[in-house]
Amino acid sequence: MTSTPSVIRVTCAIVENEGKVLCAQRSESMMHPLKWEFPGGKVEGDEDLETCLKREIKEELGVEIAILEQLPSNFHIYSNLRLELIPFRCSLQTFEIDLLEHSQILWLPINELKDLDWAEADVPIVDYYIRTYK
Ligand SMILES: Nc1nc2c([nH]c(=O)n2[C@H]2C[C@H](O)[C@@H](COP(=O)(O)OP(=O)(O)OP(=O)(O)O)O2)c(=O)[nH]1
Repeated sequence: MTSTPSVIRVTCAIVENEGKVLCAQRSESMMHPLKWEFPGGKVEGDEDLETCLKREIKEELGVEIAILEQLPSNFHIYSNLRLELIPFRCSLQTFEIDLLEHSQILWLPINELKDLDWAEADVPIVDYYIRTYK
């Protein structure tokens, strides 16, 4: 008998600044190496989604964010990992970004987002964001 893995909840930040969006490339040592994503990470214990996202962004980029709006989740399965990816539109409250986990970041205008090689779970979120905010 095979057991169904539980769903991991992951928050991610679509950070907007001066008409551009922050895109982050996963490092070679992470799962999904060199794929592009929105920074964020797994919800721990009973923390709420916004607390999780602010904590992860501080850990990964060293900045404070303001959360503007939650967007629809995307449910995705990577082999044995079931994921709910939960995006939020955000703005920066502090501006000195440190690359603490990612290999690079890019600030892209919305019409260039599709040029990147996104992690599979992000593709529907990128499409939704482009459709809704272009
Ligand atoms: N943060 C983030 N994770 C994503 C995105 N798209 C996507 O498929 N993922 C996947 C990659 C991982 O399987 C999972 C989150 O892992 P993570 O490594 O970023 O989370 P974390 O910081 O909490 O990880 P860790 O403490 O276990 O190292 O979600 C995305 O846009 N942002």
